[in-house]
Parts: sequence; C-alpha cells; structure tokens
Amino acid sequence: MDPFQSQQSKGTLVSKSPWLTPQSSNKPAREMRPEPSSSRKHDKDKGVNVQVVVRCRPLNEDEQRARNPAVISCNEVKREVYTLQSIANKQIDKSFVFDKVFGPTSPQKDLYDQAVNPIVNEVLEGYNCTVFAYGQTGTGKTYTMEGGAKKKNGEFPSDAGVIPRAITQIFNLLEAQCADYSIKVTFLELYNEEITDLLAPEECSKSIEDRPKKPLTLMEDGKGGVFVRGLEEEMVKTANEIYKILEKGSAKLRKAETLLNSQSSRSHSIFSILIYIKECTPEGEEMVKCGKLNLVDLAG
Ligand SMILES: Nc1ncnc2c1ncn2[C@@H]1O[C@H](COP(=O)(O)OP(=O)(O)OP(=O)(O)O)[C@@H](O)[C@H]1O
Repeated sequence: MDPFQSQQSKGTLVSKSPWLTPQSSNKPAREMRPEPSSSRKHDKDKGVNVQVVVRCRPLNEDEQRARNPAVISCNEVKREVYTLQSIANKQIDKSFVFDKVFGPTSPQKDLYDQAVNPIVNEVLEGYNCTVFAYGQTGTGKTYTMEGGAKKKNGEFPSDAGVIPRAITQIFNLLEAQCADYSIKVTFLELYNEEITDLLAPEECSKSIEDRPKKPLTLMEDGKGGVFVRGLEEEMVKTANEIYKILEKGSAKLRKAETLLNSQSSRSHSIFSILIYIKECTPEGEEMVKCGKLNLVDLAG
C-alpha cells in the first residue's frame, strides 16, 4: 500500500525571477498573486489543502508463487481500504477512508489523471504544490513517481509515472496557451540528513564516493520558507531536456537491495520544477506568474 500526498501552499508567489526575454519591456515585471479559484476557496474554508491518496500494488510474481494472501482490499468507489487480518482464528478487518483509492489493477494514467493532473493545473496558475509518495519499502513509490519513464518511438510507455506525465502536461499546456514562459529545475537527494545536489557538475559527483564532502545546507529565507543554499538551478526549454536531466540525476540516487525490493531507494529525492509565465494586465503592465511543483519520492 502506497499512500502519497499532494499539497498546495496557500498561494504564495515569488517572482523576483531571473527571466530575461529579448522582447520584454524595460519595465521590471511585477509579482502576481493568483485569485483563489472557487474550488480552492471552498477547500480552504474546509481546511483541506492536503489530500491523501492510497495506491495498492498487485502481488508480484514471487508473492503469487509463494501463495501469499492479500492483506489489503480496496473499494475505489467508496474510497475505502480494508486491512484483512486473522488473529487467533478471528477475522479482524479494519477500514480506512482516503481522499482517493487506487486498487491493484489501476493503471498509471488513471492515477495521474485523477490525482495529479488538477495539481499541475494549479501550478500553472501560480501555486506552489507538492506531490510526495511515502510507504514501506517495495510498495511502489518509485514505480508511481517515475514508472517506465523512458520514451519509445517518441511515446511514453503506458507505465510512465507521475514525473514524466507532469512534465508533458506542463509543456503541452504552455505551448497550447502560446505562453511566454521560462522553466528551471532542481534535483536533490536527502540521505542521512545530508543534502546532495544531483545536478552538480559531473566532476564533483561522478560516483557516490566522489560526491562533494561538504553537504549543502538548508537555510531559512526569512519569509517562513526554506531553501537549499548553492543548489544548481538548470534552465530548460523542452520536455526532452528535463527527461535527460531526470535520467542522469536518478542514476546517481542511492539504491540497494532490501528484503522486499531488489532496487530499493535508500534516500529521499526531491525534483522541483519552477515555472515563470509572463503575462500582461489589460492596462499593459507586465507581470510574472511563478508556480512550483515539487515531486518527492521518499525512501521506504
Ligand atoms: N502498481 C504497480 N503495478 C505493477 N508493478 C508495480 C506496481 N507498483 C510497484 N510495482 C513493482 O514493485 C516493485 C517495487 O516497487 P518500487 O521500487 O516502486 O517500490 P518503492 O516503494 O519505491 O520501494 P523502496 O522504498 O524500497 O524504494 C518494482 O519492481 C515495481 O516495478
């Protein structure tokens, strides 16, 4: 069972952006705050900025061969998960309700369309949003976040996960809107409370052993937020550039075998996409809308 959460920050926008486009006017772009949409207003009133979604993976071949019993069952319509336990010949089942539930046959596309697509739309409206996967080792966090991310014949495989799908959606929407935009990405690993920059130049991080000895530090920004000092931000122009960055960074993540997963992530990873969209008010004033999407895969 792999719960993952999505979170919206309350509409804080930063837009002291380093954006420079040749056609822009000399006037500095002003910060822009999005109006709460009616649905968000409603959500805010109810205090639900965090949604918890549960995904149960199917039994793998080993588990099927060993005839392991299923210990979880899902009712997607009722959004309920049942734990099935037999203690001293007594069946003790428990039920739990979540914001959304995805059962073992649920494909990557359904999960993305229902749980993540609306969040990416919010990011493009200028919100800071986070999607993070957590759960025990081997429950499917990396599968859900990355999946089969590699493109074949220019198309994603059907098991492509949240990250490649989010990148595709962002670029498709920006292109469809003919938006004047710029995008930056950061990619970091958190291991034993040490932060490593996965986008640091090659010579510093060829292998785990060669990584910089001095870890990056987390700082407060004085506005209630935090930032990682010295973290590389890479400008990207196409979805393909992001996929390459992601592939290169993911290859540096620490993985090891656990009893439940031969390719287990031993560290947390945070991939962030910062999107700056330039817009003009009816009065002709230039504004920059800035949204951020954090995609987090926690170690089990
Ligand atoms: N929904 C699913 N459908 C099919 N296979 C899945 C699904 N979820 C996970 N798997 C498979 O289960 C195995 C473990 O998944 P994964 O590596 O994503 O787990 P994890 O939660 O990230 O584990 P860890 O915390 O150890 O890194 C992988 O082989 C993955 O392909």
